Amino acid sequence: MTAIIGAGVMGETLLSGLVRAGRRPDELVVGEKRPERAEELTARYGVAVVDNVDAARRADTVALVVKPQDMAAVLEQVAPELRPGQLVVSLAAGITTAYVEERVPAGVAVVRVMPNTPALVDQGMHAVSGGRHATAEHLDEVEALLSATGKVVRIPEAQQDAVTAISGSGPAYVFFVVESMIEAGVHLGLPRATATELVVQTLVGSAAMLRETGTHPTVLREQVTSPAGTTAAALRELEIHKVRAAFLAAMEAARDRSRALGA
Ligand SMILES: NC(=O)C1=CN([C@@H]2O[C@H](COP(=O)(O)OP(=O)(O)OC[C@H]3O[C@@H](n4cnc5c(N)ncnc54)[C@H](OP(=O)(O)O)[C@@H]3O)[C@@H](O)[C@H]2O)C=CC1
Ligand SMILES: O=C(O)[C@@H]1CCC=N1
Repeated sequence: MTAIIGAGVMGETLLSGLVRAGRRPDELVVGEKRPERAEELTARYGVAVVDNVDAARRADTVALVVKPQDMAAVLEQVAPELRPGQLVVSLAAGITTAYVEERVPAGVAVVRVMPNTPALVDQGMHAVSGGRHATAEHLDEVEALLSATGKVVRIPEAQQDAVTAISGSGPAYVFFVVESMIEAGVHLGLPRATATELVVQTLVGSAAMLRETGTHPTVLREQVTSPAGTTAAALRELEIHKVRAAFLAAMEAARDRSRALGA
């Protein structure tokens, strides 16, 4: 039995992925406090929605998908139900395995995961790190849980804040670029629907090129950039506006925020 405590954006993404991957609804249980949200989840996925204590008692694996700021309260609530042999998986930004281990009974295995929302379309990027009591079998179990909804990499926990800044928050940066390009298209006189179709297909096509050719992004960019052409004119503006430096500063800020959330 797997429990998912916190069924917001990411909790529901995990839940829907498990259901799509063929996990039976009676092998899943959700901990959620709002009755109307509970009804919605039961109607949509056929899962039982119970209180957190009950969810933790019933499950072998407990996935915690609440906000980092709610993690201490939820751990305090469920810790009396946890026992060695159970596995706790935290998907929260910044929360270290040590933070969870300090708040659960000794010997409970803890695994930290940084997922991302493209898991909703089975294109997620999940990074996994084991805590002090996590064995290779625990990591295999978490990998099996997540691999249905995307790619899984195992990383040293020291890299988790950087990973959060890159792939955890990453979809938001990509959507921000997409929004900006669509707005630019509208400024240039294109109908919004046309601009949207052009930008979305350009993104999907470019992503497919990166994956399928394995060619370095610099080379792919150079292939588009004709001498003294349109792309060179655009890229010069991006450099003048320090977009590359802005990306670095943005991701440093995300990394620092992840660290602060777990402090
Ligand atoms: N969104 C994303 O792209 C990513 C999120 N994450 C991580 O996932 C976690 C959740 O984020 P996200 O889904 O975006 O946030 P949401 O706010 O959408 O989801 C959090 C959920 O937790 C619920 N919740 C809060 N307190 C409790 C409680 N005591 N018991 C049960 N449920 C509770 C909230 O319910 P209510 O609304 O009723 O308060 C809400 O449904 C965070 O830790 C975040 O760092 C990680 C990677 C990516
Ligand atoms: O913004 C956040 O804090 C969460 C973690 C990574 C993506 N969303």
